[in-house]
Amino acid sequence: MLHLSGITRAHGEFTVFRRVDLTARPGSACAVVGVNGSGKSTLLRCAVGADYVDEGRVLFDGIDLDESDPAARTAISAVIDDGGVFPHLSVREHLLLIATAHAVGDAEAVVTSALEGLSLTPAADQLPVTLSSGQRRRLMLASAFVRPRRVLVLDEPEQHLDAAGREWLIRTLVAEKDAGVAVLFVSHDAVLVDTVADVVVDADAWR
Ligand SMILES: Nc1ncnc2c1ncn2[C@@H]1O[C@H](COP(=O)(O)OP(=O)(O)OP(=O)(O)O)[C@@H](O)[C@H]1O
Repeated sequence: MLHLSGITRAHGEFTVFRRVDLTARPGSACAVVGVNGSGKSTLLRCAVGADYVDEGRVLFDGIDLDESDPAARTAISAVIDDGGVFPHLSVREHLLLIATAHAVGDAEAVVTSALEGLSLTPAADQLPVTLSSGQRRRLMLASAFVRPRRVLVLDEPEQHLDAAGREWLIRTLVAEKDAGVAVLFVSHDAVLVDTVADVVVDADAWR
């Protein structure tokens, strides 16, 4: 379980959010919604330890999150920023690298399944520079699903996805909940939020 307890983040005089409490529970999805600039991405970065908090605590399984701790790294799967890529590795090679690094048992099969699920099979041997924005987004999302996870953190996962991609996303996030994963996501897609989220947090109320 990932719990944000009274967290505050400021840039100089500008407070992004103040004393926010939020919990991502196993088998449940928490959606963060709000206008541009309301602090949603900053909150997700703090939740995974990619940014620090000025006040409050980020607790993973009841202890302060240490993002370098192997247990936390294995448990928390996140797509927040447009993650970097290796320019000379194909789509399939990226996913195999991630799965293998996380010691996934049948990495080849897991990657093949993710490629099929995300309709990336035809692009499996392409290099990142040759991908469309939607295909690149699909690669970023696939990277979160070819590795172990107990907590899934996604920032606007619907970005660049076509209608079929958004339907895949809804099905997949529901399946993640059914598998006991704690899902925390930011979204501007009302259908995705209404269909998947058990709890909706309004970032517009933070300031
Ligand atoms: N390093 C920084 N220095 C100063 N201000 C920052 C910094 N990073 C973010 N901000 C400000 O913090 C606020 C929250 O940004 P954030 O990216 O978290 O918003 P958001 O809710 O995710 O927005 P969007 O819906 O547009 O993605 C914005 O006003 C932004 O300008």
